[in-house]
Amino acid sequence: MSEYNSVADYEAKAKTLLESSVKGFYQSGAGDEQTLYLNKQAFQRLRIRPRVLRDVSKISLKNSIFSKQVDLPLGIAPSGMQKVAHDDGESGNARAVGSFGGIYIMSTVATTSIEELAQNAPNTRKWFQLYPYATKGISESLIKRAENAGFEALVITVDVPVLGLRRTDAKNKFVLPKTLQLANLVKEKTNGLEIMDGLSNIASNFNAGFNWEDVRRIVRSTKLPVIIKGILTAEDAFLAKANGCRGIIVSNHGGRQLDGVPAAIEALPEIVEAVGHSIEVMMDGGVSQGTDVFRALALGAKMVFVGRASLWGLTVNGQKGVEDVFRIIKNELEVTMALAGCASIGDIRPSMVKWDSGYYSKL
Ligand SMILES: Cc1cc2nc3c(=O)[nH]c(=O)nc-3n(C[C@H](O)[C@H](O)[C@H](O)COP(=O)(O)O)c2cc1C
Ligand SMILES: CCCCCCC(=O)C(=O)O
Repeated sequence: MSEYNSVADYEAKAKTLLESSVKGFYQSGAGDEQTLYLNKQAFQRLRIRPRVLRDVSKISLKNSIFSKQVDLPLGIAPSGMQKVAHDDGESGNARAVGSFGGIYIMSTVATTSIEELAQNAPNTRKWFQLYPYATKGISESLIKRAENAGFEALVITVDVPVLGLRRTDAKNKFVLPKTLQLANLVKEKTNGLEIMDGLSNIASNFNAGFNWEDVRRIVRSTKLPVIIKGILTAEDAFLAKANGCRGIIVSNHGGRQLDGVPAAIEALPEIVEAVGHSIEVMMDGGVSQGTDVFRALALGAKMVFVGRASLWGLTVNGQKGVEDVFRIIKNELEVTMALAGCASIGDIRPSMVKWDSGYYSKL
């Protein structure tokens, strides 16, 4: 029996291993951390309504995204600087999720380059996350490099026009260790400030003027499907669709940007209602167990992504730790589906969950 049988076990162990400013960088949120807290707490308020006496002798986790099959509707959200957790870094994380047939989203601010990752994790389905850069040509170059390296989609993160109010990182003066680099940017002509490595210096290269017209321009210029990450309202979901995006990741950046916004799982229903299944709606934020994945799928997400959960596994045991985290969540999802009467992902319907308020409203 392993020492770890939940993501919480990995989280607890990882926090004993990480140097304190890195631990702060991983675990903290913006402002008072209200949204960070809500991301997890809201899942508890969404009750599962199980059905019984259905044949659950065989459980299938297969789903499709952009008309291609995925073996598991769970992937890894982009997170920067993964070699800070463990030398296996982005490559180990990507290989781990790939071994389960899930999707890996690589961050712009990775410590491994696009080209290296493509070489190190050839069998994993990979999407590239773009932070739009202010200096002309950088975003275009990153997109071309991702296309050439076989990445299958472009994820534009839109909730960081400026860095959120990250008190913990400011207090700890979190910086990228000198032995590591932002590998994708080495070849690009940035303002050079990121060599000072503080988060606000890194973010000072981003384009705070980026808007829907820029999104349209990118949609027209790339052959990759474009996904917008960081949408929390029906209004913006409509705009994403109207501007040619093929997917949305409902996300509040793990509570790290605007504090006070809803939990991602709370925002998901209005977005699914707004765009239906005309584009792919996915989510991340606060997911750490199979019951969370089940709830998000029930509310209409096609894929669910974990951020911190994979970082805890990576910290404890590199690629093997992430594989174990995925094994745990996958098993939890299978058991949840069986106990709720769902043999396939398609059986997980909106009627299988209900907000706690629905149980008290008639009292
Ligand atoms: C340490 C860390 C670094 C992150 N870096 C990025 C990034 O580079 N790009 C991005 O779009 N989101 C980034 N995120 C946000 C994640 O993609 C994701 O939205 C969030 O972690 C989901 O919440 P969870 O950690 O509760 O699963 C980061 C999150 C963490 C915890
Ligand atoms: C926004 C400047 C880089 C921050 C590092 C990655 C990130 O997005 C995060 O949430 O942290």
